[in-house]
Amino acid sequence: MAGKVDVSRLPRTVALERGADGAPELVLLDQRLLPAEERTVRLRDWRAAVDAIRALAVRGAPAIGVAGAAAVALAAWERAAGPEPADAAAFLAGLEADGAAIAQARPTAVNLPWAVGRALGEARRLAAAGEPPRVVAEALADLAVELAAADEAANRALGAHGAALLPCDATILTHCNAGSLATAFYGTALGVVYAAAERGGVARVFADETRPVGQGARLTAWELARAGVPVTLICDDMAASLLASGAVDAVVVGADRVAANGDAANKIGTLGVAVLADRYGVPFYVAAPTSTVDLAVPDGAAIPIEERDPAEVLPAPIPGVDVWNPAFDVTPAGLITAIITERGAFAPADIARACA
Ligand SMILES: CSC[C@H]1O[C@H](OP(=O)(O)O)[C@H](O)[C@@H]1O
Repeated sequence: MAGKVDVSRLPRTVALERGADGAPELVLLDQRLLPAEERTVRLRDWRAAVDAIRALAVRGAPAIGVAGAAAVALAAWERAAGPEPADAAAFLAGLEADGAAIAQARPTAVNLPWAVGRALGEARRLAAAGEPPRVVAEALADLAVELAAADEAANRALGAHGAALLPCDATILTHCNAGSLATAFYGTALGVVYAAAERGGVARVFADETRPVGQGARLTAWELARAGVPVTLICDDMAASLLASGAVDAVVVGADRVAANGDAANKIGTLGVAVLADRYGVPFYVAAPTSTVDLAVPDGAAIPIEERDPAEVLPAPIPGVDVWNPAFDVTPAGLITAIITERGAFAPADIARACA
C-alpha cells in the first residue's frame, strides 16, 4: 500500500461552535462545492440549517443527525432571546414546533429524527425541572457537541470491528460516501477502511461514482486520496465487471436506516451492488452505528424513501420525458453478510438484539 494513511488530514464537516458573543453556530463544510472548493459556513438561523440539510450542503446520516441537534440548539437560543422567556410553556411549545420542522428536513435517515428527539427530550426535562429558557438553550448547545463526539467515538469503534473482518491488503468496493464527510468524523464504511489501513491492511478502494449526485466521485474519492488511501473511481455500471473479476475482497457501505429485521436503506444503487456481490460470492457489509438502527420499523418496506428533484438526474428537462429520482433503496437482510456497529459485527437477524 502506497504512503502512510493519515486521517488527521480530513476536515470536519459539521460541528456546533460558539461565536465571539457566545452564541451557538452550526459550522458546516459545504459539501456541494467539494472537491473543487473547501468553503466553511457558520449558521445561526435554524431555518438555514434545515435548508442546508435539504440541499445536501451537509449530508450523510450521522452528519445530518448532528446538524439536526445543533439546529434545535439554534432554535432554542433564538426563542430564549425572544418575547417568550417569561412563559416557559410557550417557549417549549414553540421549540417543539421548530424541532418537528427540523426533523422533517429529509425523511430516510433515522439519525435526524433520533437526534432531534434527543434534543427535545432534554429540553422537556430541563423545563420540567424549572430551568429557564436560556439554561435550556445552553444545555442543547452542549448536547450537540456531545452527540458529535459520541458519533466519532462510535465510528472509531465500528471501524475497528470492521477492520477485523477484512483480509490483509484488502481490496474494497464502496458506494456513495459513508466517510468522515458523512459523519461528525472518521466515517462508517470508510471508518472500516481507515481502521484497516492504519494497521496497514488496505491495498485499494474502488469507489462507485454514485449517480446522480456523485457522492462517490466528488466526496469518497477525494476523501480517501486526502487520507492517503489508494482509490480508484469507477462508474456505477462498472461494478458488475469489477465484482465478476474476483478482484474485490469485500463490499463495505453505509446505511441511513436499518430496520429491526436487518434490512438496510442506503444510497440508491446499493441494492444493485448487493445483488452483484451475492452473485459473485463477495462479502457485503453494512457499516452503521446503533443510532442508525430503527427498531420501530419492522422491515425495509416501512422505511420512507426520499424522492429528490428530477433536475439532479436531468438538469435540462426534455419535453415529454419524466424522471424518477429516489435517493435511496433497501437491501434485504438476506443479501447482507454482517452489519458492523460500534458494539461489534452482527448477522442482520441479530441486529435488534445488538441494539437492545
Ligand atoms: C454514514 S451514512 C452515509 C449515507 O448517507 C448517504 O446519503 P446522502 O448522501 O443522500 O446523505 C448515503 O446513503 C450514505 O451511505
